[in-house]
Amino acid sequence: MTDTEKLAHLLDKLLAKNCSFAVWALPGSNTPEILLTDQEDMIYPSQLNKLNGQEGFVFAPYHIEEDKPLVLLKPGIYQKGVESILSIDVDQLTMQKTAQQTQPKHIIIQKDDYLKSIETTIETISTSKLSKVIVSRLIPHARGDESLGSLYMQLLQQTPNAMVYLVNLPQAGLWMGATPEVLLKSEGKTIETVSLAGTQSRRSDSDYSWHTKEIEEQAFVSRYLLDVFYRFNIHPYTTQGPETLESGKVAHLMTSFRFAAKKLAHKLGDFVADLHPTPAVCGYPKSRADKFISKIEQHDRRYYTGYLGPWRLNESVRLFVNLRCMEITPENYVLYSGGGITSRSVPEDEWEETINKAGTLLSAIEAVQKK
Ligand SMILES: C=C(O[C@@H]1C=C(C(=O)O)C=C[C@H]1O)C(=O)O
Repeated sequence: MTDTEKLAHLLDKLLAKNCSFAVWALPGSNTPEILLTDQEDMIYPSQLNKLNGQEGFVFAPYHIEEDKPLVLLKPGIYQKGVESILSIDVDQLTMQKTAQQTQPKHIIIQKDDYLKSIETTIETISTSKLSKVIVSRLIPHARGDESLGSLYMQLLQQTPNAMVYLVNLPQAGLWMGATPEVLLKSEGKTIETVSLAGTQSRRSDSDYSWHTKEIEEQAFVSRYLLDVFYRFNIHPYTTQGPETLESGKVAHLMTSFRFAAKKLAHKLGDFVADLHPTPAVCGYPKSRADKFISKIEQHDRRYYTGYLGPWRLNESVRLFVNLRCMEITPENYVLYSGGGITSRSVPEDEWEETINKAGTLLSAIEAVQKK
């Protein structure tokens, strides 16, 4: 067995025992890390700012509610690197009882209805103070008897510049994804956040030209970040971009913002709580967009467009927005995919965009199902 096969097998064993864990690899690292936790070592804070002084792995929903809590896995067992992870003796771990969780209802919208909802969104934007809204949908794909561990390893190999993760949590469910979007990175003396939006299909020659629609929709995110910076008195800061970021089957426009970590001493949780959700996943202005989403989307976003990642683990915070992700039920992979709608959107193109974005996960699933 190769190391990749051994790791896939270990993940399958953890899932068969229903262990609570998060396994992830940071963009460009190709080094998986794992955090395994007992039920007692899981915390459900009402807000991220209640996490000051704690460390672990955060898995946060789009909106924190009783049936979708913010979860912090404390580091029961933490290992980094394939060899260290393979040294975990899974047979010694006790089997976890299945949590009393009702299966979430996944509402699937057909193409015609999706196009209509995009038309309504464009109309509302053209006649109100709303400038941008992210509308999303669910894409189901039937599960076979393929190994989820192998699927994770396939996704990891296919998407090296994303945060590739798999989590199994009693209150949140089983989720996998490969997200390119940094919400917050804090290491040493610098904090970084990113404005990422605007999408086109990935090109083999990497020669991209961007149109007004994408430039504008990414600018809404940058502008919003500056509003948040103002509230937290963050100045000076440096920016890099907009530049193109390729990930999976698509490419985006991205600007990075960096500033001194001391600006947020003891306030990191408050900052993230304020930052989320950004107009990359909600819209602009934020509260109007959020209200509109709750009316136009029939499904519950659950953990899609929430955020996840190591929180103060080894002195570092690496949070990512939960995109290009799916919830895994006994029968299905339920992929979540959306896009930013502005007055310049074309409904048919927006439909295509959701397909392209889902392509990252679907191609990994198909590769494993074909084996
Ligand atoms: C909403 C998603 O992605 C977000 C929306 C984008 C867009 O509208 O162009 C681009 C990147 C992400 O910020 C998603 O992948 O589901």
